[in-house]
Amino acid sequence: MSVIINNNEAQPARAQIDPRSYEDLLIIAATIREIAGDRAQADIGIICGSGLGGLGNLIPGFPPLHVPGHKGIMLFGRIAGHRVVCLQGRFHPYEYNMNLALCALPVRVIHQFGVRTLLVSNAAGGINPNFQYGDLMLIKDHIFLPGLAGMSPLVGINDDRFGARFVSVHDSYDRSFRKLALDVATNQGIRVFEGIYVMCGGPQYESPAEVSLFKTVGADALGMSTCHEVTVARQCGIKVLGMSLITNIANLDADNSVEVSHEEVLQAASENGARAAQFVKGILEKLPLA
Ligand SMILES: O=P(O)(O)O[C@H]1O[C@H](CO)[C@@H](O)[C@H]1O
Ligand SMILES: Nc1nc2[nH]cnc2c(=O)[nH]1
Repeated sequence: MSVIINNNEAQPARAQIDPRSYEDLLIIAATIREIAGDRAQADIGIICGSGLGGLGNLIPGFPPLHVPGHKGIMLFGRIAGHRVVCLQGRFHPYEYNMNLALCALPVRVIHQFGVRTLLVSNAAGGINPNFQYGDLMLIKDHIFLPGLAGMSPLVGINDDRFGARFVSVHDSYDRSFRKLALDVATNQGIRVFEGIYVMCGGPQYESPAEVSLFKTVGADALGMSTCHEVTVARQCGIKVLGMSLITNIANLDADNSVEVSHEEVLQAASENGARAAQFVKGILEKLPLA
């Protein structure tokens, strides 16, 4: 039986959360446990990208979603025997004044519930010329622009209970998970590539000159999320599999009027979300149980 915690329901006025306070983290986890009880336990966390909330439908007992986008729901249940917590929606830094520690807090929360494997997804613009609309890209590595610019979620006084002060991110996207996922893609006969994801600050999409810049440095896809979550996951010791759904092809030519919109992104996610969900299910079926 799955449990649903809806962050969109009317909330009473509450004190500001300090995302760098370990005590606040414990309070948030305790509040969720009050609602979900013993069911607030999971080995695997899933973060759904824009329009990819349907991944939550993999958990039996959850009603189908009809509105694409970000739902703000935390859902506990089982998929392929794994205890899973699924975050249907995420906090984007551009929504929260680039407070990346706040936006990555859900990762620390699910770590409290036992999560040691994170499957993170996003909608992204394709730069790699081989990519087509609707392709899936396993994230092999990332360029975390806000993090490089001093906005890492790990900036500030570090409470060692969160993990190390200095975190190595050389192997953020677990190699064995990527190999397993590529095998699943081959078995399912779907187009899946590996590539480098760039997190920009957004919320504006990139100019053609910016897209060209990222192409030059070897990036394959562009988005406005994920890297802050993965950085915090690595600090917690969580292993990560990341994937991007290519919802649009980023425009490299200022004389070519290709306009990208969030509606297009959501449309692409709704057209391709079922395949992405089957892919995730296939991966979970192959992952050994904790
Ligand atoms: O990364 P997700 O949450 O999939 O969302 C992506 O889609 C939105 C832009 O259309 C941006 O928020 C970008 O990051
Ligand atoms: N930054 C960025 N985010 C996206 N999310 C979906 N498509 C895009 C894109 O082209 N650029």
